[in-house]
Amino acid sequence: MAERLTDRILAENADPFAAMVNHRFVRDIEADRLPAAVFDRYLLIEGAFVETAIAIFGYAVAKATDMGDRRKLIGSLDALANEQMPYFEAAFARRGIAPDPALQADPKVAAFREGMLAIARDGDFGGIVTSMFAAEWMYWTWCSAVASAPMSDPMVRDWIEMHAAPGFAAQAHWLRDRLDALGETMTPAERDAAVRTFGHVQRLEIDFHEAAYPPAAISAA
Ligand SMILES: Cc1ncc(C[n+]2csc(CCO)c2C)c(N)n1
Repeated sequence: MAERLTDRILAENADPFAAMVNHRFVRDIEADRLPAAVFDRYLLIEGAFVETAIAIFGYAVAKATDMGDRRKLIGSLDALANEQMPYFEAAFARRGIAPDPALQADPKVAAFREGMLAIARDGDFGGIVTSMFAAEWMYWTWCSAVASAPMSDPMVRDWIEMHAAPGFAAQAHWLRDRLDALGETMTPAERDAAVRTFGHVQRLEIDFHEAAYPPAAISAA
């Protein structure tokens, strides 16, 4: 039997994937020492990313040719707009934080937003599934790995539990299975491109999570 495309993708991107799932953001959550100010910044950039994800899934619905894919993606869109967005609206109110345009303009945050959007806008359906697989498989991997650690901030705990939960695991596995099926009819060049896209997304994710840390103050001393 031919090699599954996602087995190859994960094997050839083992380094950037490991770098992301071992990011200091992950390590700080696992050790229950993530500064509240970092999680506040994270929620602000992450909430904005959910809006970007709505646009990405919109492109995917438009570019899909299979009605089963379209139904699944429309379900994800509904969850993003009607479950995820309210989570952020409530989180901002509870923590007394508000969207900050300067933070969204941070080059690392902008690179992630624009890079993910470019794949969806300029790429084909397989490219979009690859980028969503990259983002969701990575989240499911690290969140399920740290889910048993004690977390003092209930909002951090909720966030991790959401991405270790069976529903999110099922969505990540759906993307993996869908990409393997698409891979069977891809040309070798398209499969190579999928391998590169996955690595590109991990690198964008690493910078995105770095941007949650406030820049170090420059000491005059
Ligand atoms: C920065 C960042 N990267 C990946 C995910 C994982 N994730 C969870 S829901 C979703 C999109 C819709 O399914 C994605 C990509 C995230 N939350 N934030």
